[in-house]
Amino acid sequence: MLVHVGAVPTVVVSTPQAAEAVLRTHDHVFASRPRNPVADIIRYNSTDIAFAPYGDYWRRARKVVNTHLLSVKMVYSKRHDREEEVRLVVAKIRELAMAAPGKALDMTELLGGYASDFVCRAVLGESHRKHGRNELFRELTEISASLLGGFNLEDYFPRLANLDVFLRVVCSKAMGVSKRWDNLFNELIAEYEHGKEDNAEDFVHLLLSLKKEYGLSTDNVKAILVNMFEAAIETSFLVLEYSMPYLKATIKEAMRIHPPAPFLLPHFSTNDCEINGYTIPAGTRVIVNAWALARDPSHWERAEEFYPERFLQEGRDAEVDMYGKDIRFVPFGAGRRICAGATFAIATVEVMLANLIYHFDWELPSEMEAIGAKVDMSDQFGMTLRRTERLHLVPKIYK
Ligand code: HEM
Repeated sequence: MLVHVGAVPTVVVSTPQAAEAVLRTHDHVFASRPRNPVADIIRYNSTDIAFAPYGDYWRRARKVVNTHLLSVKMVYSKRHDREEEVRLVVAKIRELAMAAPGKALDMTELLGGYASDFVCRAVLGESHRKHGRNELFRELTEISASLLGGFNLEDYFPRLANLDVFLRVVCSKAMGVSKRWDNLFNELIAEYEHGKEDNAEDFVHLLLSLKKEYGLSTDNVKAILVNMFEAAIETSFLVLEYSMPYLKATIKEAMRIHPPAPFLLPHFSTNDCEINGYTIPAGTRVIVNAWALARDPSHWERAEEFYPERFLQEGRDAEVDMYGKDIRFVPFGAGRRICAGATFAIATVEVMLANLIYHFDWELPSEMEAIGAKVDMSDQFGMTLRRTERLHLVPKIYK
């Protein structure tokens, strides 16, 4: 489907055949990103990974992340840190449950805090709780994500870019947050240079020590770090919030019904390309509607139902892959711009979910039980898909 959003022609892809063409067959043509003025400001001229145009710089940045930061080996080596962060949350829930039995907890806050604390620990190493840095990173990540995900006039009416009003209203917020990110990174880099924090396994240390080898500037390193925070914190905890109370199949089903990035990130074509008999000219923005693909009733039985057993029983869905091989189900995207942190994300989600189920029985708040109310599972669309209502549940400690 071709839609004209303001001045920008945008192709929206919602069928498996067209998604296959865009994300796999002609992946190289659609592997770029449209320019995003907010990313230019808060991602150091879009030199992170997610917003970098397809080309030599993106290849180098993606390689350093795939090889050193988010490799399977690295994700595994963070096991101890992950488990310790989970233990802290479990202990906190236990303490709250004992202090006020029957009181509902704000799971949105607790799970969001876990995702943020663990990512801070992976990225910053031991210094993450110092000076309340984890709180600060969480706040900055939330502001940046809302700016990037918000409707941007300039994205759709590019000629407005020079108008004072645009510069004042849209950019001043982005500039403010960018300055705060930059001050934080300068502090971290100064610590690294003075050798105060000697933990070579965290992302800041790894990136700074590899920057020469990969031809990255200090600003490039900062851009990649912002990307790590936003990509990891904004997504993993959304899955956690949605998937209680089941496990592996449940995580998959939660990602099918509530994909954290429902439209992936926008792709951008660099050559003309023929798809399903239509010529898509170079320079077209393409949105892949992963949400629609995963709920298409002609490709899924009981498409609208939360039914994790579909991934367990024998049948065509039992072996469904969620890492880009089955085009009906691409919560992490597919092809060369596929999510770089999928293994990291699933490891983060699984260990927490397993512990929440192992240690506690979960109930609805009594006022909801009394009127037979159910958890509100409706979604709020944006760059990430969020719950409309925060999740409140009551933990019961197993005797
Ligand atoms: C459940 C959690 C997550 C989901 C559902 C998710 C999903 C996605 C999606 C849909 C894309 C865009 C793919 C495309 O445009 O075709 C993406 C890109 C990306 N993600 Fe994730 N992500 C998650 C967690 C993470 C984590 C934990 C990290 C890092 C620690 C991460 C790092 C990235 C990066 C760097 C990119 C940009 C890739 C590129 O443009 O080359 N993601 N992610």
